[in-house]
Amino acid sequence: MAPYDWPIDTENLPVMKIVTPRNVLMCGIYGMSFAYYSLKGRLPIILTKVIDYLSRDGSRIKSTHNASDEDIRGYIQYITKLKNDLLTNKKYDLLTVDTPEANRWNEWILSSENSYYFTNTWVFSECYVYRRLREGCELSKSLKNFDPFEEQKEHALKSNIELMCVVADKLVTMLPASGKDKRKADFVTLLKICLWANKCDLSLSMGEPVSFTADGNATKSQTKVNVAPVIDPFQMIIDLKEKLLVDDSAKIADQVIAKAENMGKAVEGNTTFKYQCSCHRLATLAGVPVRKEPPPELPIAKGSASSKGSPEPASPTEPEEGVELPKVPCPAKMTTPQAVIFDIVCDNSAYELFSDVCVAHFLVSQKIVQKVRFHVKKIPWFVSDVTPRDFNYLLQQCKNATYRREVPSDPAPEGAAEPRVVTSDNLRTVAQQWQQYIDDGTFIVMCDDFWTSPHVFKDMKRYDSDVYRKLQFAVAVLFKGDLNYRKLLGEKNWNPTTGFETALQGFTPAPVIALRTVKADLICGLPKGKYEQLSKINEKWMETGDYGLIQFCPKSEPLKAGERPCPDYGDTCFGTVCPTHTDL
Ligand SMILES: O=P(O)(O)OC[C@@]1(O)O[C@H](CO)[C@@H](O)[C@@H]1O
Repeated sequence: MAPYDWPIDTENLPVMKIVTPRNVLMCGIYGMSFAYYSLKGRLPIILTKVIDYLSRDGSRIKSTHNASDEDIRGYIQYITKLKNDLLTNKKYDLLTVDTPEANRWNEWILSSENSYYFTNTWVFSECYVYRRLREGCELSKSLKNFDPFEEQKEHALKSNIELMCVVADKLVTMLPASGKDKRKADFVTLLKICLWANKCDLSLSMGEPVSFTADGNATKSQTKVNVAPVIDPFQMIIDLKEKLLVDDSAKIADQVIAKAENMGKAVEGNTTFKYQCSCHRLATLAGVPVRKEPPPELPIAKGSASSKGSPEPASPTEPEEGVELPKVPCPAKMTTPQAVIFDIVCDNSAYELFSDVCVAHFLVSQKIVQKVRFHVKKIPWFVSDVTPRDFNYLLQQCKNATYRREVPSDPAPEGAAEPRVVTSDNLRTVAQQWQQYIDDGTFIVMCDDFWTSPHVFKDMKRYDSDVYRKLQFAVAVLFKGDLNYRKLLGEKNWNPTTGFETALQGFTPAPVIALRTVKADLICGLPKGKYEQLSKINEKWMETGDYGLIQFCPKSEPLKAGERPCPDYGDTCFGTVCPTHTDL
């Protein structure tokens, strides 16, 4: 099979008829690459579908958002121009909304070596398109909360309810305290459930609904008939064993459990609470404006920098006798987290998000960790990526699910067998617990701007040191999906046998776990000869989502006291007493 089967426009675009050379960044100029195909074929189709949706369902969208014809027309025009600019490789337009985040985007655009769709890196251009799609809503009076992919995501969730019932039935057997071996085996199983759930993304299918078939393939949804076999994702793990190209799951289970145990001891033994935070001093050192006013409602510790309104370095002091200051550590100073935390950098909503939450529930209920932070996208992203609203939607749907299906079994040798009944009873039970976890802060959903920036992760420290530092509090960070994988690898077309740690290029805020079904033509960590062997079978094997990777880098940069004030400084912290942090 040819390595590509799309027309390559070398006449009107600065494109060459070659694959991405080794060790260069992926980019639309390589006509025989998935980057070119995505920019020329997939992304314009995704934009066209949003336009179609706005035209087709305009009346409903108008009434939901109290929008006018003008709002809808304006947004359609905006997307149409965006699509044409992309297809004709125009220079990026600057964002015109005036927010700190949009201004930062403009700085990145202005300082990028190349600000054309096909000649900048694929990841920059692709992220830019989704950011612009959002800007179209921000600019409109009434579409500020409009998510063009919301319906697709909701549909994807509803059409996978049975799958979630099956997983929930098994999950409840994994939650009670269990012995070492079972605990490890269950952890490994859930990692694999979580991996294969990444087949269900709506960006690869260009918005078409996706659900599993009995053979473990993700296909466009079909109407369910009652005799359809129950899809068993646990069986899929066995069936897809050969397609799992790197499997570090056992190593992950062992090392995360061991590290979490050690961290738990350190957290328990940590009794050094400071009464006064360092942020004034750090602000001075880092050249960040220093807050002068003390908080009116807080008692001021003697000798505190803020009580003097001075940027002088403050030495930690004990409070005056009789003055009770809350004992909360300053996040900028902390070198031990306040809890054992596991982080998941989420990818797609619906069934994939459900599988992420199952892993989180298992880790908490086995007391391996005390908190799980879910990092999601603040704005609609790559069609099906999770936003806070999608997270909440999953919770509501699962809590209120009333699913029941009787599936006729194959007749037993002695006569008719009992039908299998799939119900949502356990799904509701686990989801109620999830709600509880959200309410009591065991689960935390966060949406920092960095996740919807165009930056690859090796540059995280430079562009968002706060997020990098936040990740350093985790016992491990699990990155889901293909886009996160591209960002982990710095969007570089590595030699496929390059080690995972090398490919991360120093990005080790905490041990890194990557679960990814292969949907773009870059990879690392393959055994020698594997890439060539798979390419002989199908030159486009990397674009199908049929293969999976579970990779692990145990290395992590030790958490030192920060060099800058914590992100709350200047917002709620006056450099005297830190506000309570539940997310560190
Ligand atoms: O990140 P995900 O959901 O696993 O995959 C996203 C994806 O479908 O879209 C990206 C580009 O459009 C590709 O990297 C990948 O093919």
